[in-house]
Amino acid sequence: MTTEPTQSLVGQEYEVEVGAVAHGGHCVARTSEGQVLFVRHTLPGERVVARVTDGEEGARFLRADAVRVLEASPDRVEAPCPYSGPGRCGGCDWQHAAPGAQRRLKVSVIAEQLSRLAGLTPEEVGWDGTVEPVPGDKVAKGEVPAWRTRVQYAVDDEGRAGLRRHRSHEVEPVDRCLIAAPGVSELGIEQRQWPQIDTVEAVAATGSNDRQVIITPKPGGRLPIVELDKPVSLMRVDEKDGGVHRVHGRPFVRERAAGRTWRVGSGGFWQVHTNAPDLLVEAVMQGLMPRKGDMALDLYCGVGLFAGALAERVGDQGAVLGIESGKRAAEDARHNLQDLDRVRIEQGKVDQVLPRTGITEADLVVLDPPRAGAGKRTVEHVAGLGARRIAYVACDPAALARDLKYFREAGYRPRKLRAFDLFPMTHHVECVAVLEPAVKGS
Ligand SMILES: C[S@@+](CC[C@H](N)C(=O)[O-])C[C@H]1O[C@@H](n2cnc3c(N)ncnc32)[C@H](O)[C@@H]1O
Repeated sequence: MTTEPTQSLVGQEYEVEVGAVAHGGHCVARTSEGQVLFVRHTLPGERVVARVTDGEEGARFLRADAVRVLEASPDRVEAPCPYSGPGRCGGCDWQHAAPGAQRRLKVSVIAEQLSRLAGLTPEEVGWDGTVEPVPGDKVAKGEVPAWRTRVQYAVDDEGRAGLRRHRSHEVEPVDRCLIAAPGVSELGIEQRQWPQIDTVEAVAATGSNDRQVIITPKPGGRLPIVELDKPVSLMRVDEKDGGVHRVHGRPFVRERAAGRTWRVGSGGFWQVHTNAPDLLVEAVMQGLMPRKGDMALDLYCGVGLFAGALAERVGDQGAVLGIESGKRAAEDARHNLQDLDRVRIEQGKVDQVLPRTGITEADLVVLDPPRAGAGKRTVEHVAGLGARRIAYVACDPAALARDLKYFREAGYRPRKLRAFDLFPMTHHVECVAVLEPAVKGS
C-alpha cells in the first residue's frame, strides 16, 4: 500500500482572528478551513497574519508566528528585547505583552488547566484568581525584571554565544539577555568568542559572590582558555559520560535563602529566579503551618530547601525526611542540613524510596516534583499517609491539575492555591497548592 506524501504548509500565511491563550506561550486561532493554529507573538483578540512554522495539511493543528499585526490588542507593547519576535530567540514568549497582561494570560492558562484536567474552579481550589508578581520585580510597562540566575547559552558556528530559536537548534546570537540577573550579565559571556564550544551555562548565586561557568565542548573540541570579566569557577561537561567535571575553582555555588547558606553542586537544582526560594518557602510554611513535634516529608527535595525550613519549625521532637533522586543533590542536602539532627535525606526516586522507608504516617508533606508531576501512584501513596496538610509546588499547571485530580480521588481537597510570576516574560508560572483531607479527622 502506498501513502500519499503529506503537503507541508510551512510558509503558508493565513489572516486570522486570534482567540484564547493556550498553555505553552501561544494563542489559538483557526484557518478559514477550520484548521487549528497555535500562534506565537500575538495576543487574544488580535487580528494578524499568521505564517505557518510547523505542520502539514490534515494535521490536528499547525504552529505559526504572527508576522503582521492588523489589529493590535491594547495589551500589546513594543518588545523591550531586540532579539525577540518571529523566528528569533525562543527564550521569552511574552516580550510583546505588558507585564500585567502577561500575568492575566497565565491566570487564564491555570484556570483552563484546572478546569479541563481536574474539573476544578478557582473557588474550589481557594485561589483568588491572580498571579502574584514577585516583590522587587520591575512591573511597569516596558521594564524587564532581570531575574534569571542561571542562563544556558548556545554557541553558533562562528563561536558567538546566543540563545536557541523557538523549537530549533539554531542560535540567535545576543549581546545581552534582558532577563539575565546582573551577576550573569557581568560575566561578559556574550562579549567573547567560544570556539569549539557547544554550550556555556552561567550561574550567578544569590547572596554570595560565587559565579560558575559550565562549558560543553563540541565533540572532539578542545577546552579553550576561559578569561571572563569576573572570577568564576569553571566546569566542563564530559563528551563521553555527560558528567560535569571541575576544571578550576569550587564545584558548587553557595546560595543564601530562608536564613541559611545552601551548597548547590553543578547540575543540582536551584530555583532560577533570585527571589524564588524565599518566596516559596514562605508560601509553603504559611500553607502547612508546621507544629513542634510534627513528622514531615520533603519529596523531590533537591538540596534540601523545604526540609531545612520544616526542620527548624518541627523542633527536636519532630523529624523530617527528604527524598531526592540526584546523587550530588542528595549529598548537598545532607551537607546543608548537617546541623539539624532530626533530618534524614534518602537518595533515590520517590516512588521507589518512599514505600521502602516503611513510613505509614506523616503530619505534613511538601512535594515539589519536576515538570511531569508526581503521578497517580505517588499521589496515592502520599495521600495514604494521612497528613494533616500537603503542600504541592508546581512549575507546570497541567501536571498540577492532573495530580490534584488524583489527590481528590484519594480523599484530599485543595484548600488554597497561590500562583507566582517566577518566570516573567516567559509563559512559565509557579503554583503552590495546599491540600487537606476532604473529610477532616478521617
Ligand atoms: C523542582 S525540583 C525541586 C527541588 C527543591 N524542592 C527546591 O525547591 O530546591 C525537583 C527535584 O526533584 C528531583 N527529582 C526528579 N525526579 C525525581 C524522582 N522521581 N524522585 C526524587 N527526586 C526526583 C530533581 O533532581 C530535582 O532536584
